[in-house]
Amino acid sequence: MDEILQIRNLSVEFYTRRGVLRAVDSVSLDVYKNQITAVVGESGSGKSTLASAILNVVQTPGIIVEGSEILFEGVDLLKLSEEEMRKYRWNEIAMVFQAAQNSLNPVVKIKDQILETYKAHRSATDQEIYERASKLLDYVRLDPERVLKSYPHELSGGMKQRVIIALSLLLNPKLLILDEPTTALDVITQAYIFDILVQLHKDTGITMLMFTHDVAIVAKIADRLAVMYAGKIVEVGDIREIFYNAKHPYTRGLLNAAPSLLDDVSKRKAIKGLPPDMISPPKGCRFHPRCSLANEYCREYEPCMKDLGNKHLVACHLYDKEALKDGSADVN
Ligand SMILES: Nc1ncnc2c1ncn2[C@@H]1O[C@H](COP(=O)(O)OP(=O)(O)OP(=O)(O)O)[C@@H](O)[C@H]1O
Repeated sequence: MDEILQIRNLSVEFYTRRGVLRAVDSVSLDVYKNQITAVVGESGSGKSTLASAILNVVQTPGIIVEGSEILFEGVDLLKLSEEEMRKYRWNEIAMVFQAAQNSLNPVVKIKDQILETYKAHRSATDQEIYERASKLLDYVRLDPERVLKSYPHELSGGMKQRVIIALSLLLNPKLLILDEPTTALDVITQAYIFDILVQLHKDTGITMLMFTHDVAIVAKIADRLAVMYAGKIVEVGDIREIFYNAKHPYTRGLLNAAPSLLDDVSKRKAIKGLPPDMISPPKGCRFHPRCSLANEYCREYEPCMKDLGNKHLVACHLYDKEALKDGSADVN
């Protein structure tokens, strides 16, 4: 299995009036070629910030902290000039942002937006670009003839999102990053779009990195899963390993809370408490105030990632011999 993307020690900070908010804190994550990797976490856990940092487009006033690395096929994207980075955006890595349908220019026809995007990166005749765009629109189950001559307001939210997905594939990228790709769409449309993405992955093998809060969706489509809590990745592993052998109490909580994963609705249990204020996160493990298994060690020391084998990693003192000596409960 080859890594196409290796995120190393990535931190992103926002300087706010209340203080420094570290939205992404020392995150390391491998994304393997031809796989769908999903990052799940509650709102505010840092998913969008992490997604935007990969293409070095963190929103102002966010800053990627010195020492962070984003290796794409071995090249550290954070060391590239703006000009060099442009060769990677769209061409090698394309991103579908949260509620991306709103990013279409309302006063420009879809066909002109497609031409503009293509020509900003590569040269081709209008005819060649329309042919490629038509194939892609057809692929995302839209009528190319109708859509190309439409303005965005003439299309539904789901149609616009499919236009964005087609647009993201225009230059044949190797990696597609999707940040909550179906936010603000109804449940049926969401399912339809995920169906298209799965088909796309089956047909082309394109590597995808998807950020979502929806554990149930992830269960259906991802190969690998990373769980994010309060700016940190707390567990990562192959999807079956995580679903059948989750180790982190937060991961277990997320799985227990996910509605469609359980047959018996009455057994769903929300995780008690709320995520921390990211300007002053708790000392030790950030999850400890919500964790029924937390001990003194968890309250004092931050856990680091431990490799459990089979590419399954967890950051939890319950799997740490030192911490166990201090008398914590064993979760198994
Ligand atoms: N422009 C900004 N200025 C200040 N703080 C920000 C900014 N953008 C994000 N944050 C903070 O960074 C943290 C992570 O936010 P982020 O949007 O990355 O989380 P998320 O998991 O994507 O949540 P959601 O799914 O709700 O978008 C939050 O505490 C948020 O308030």
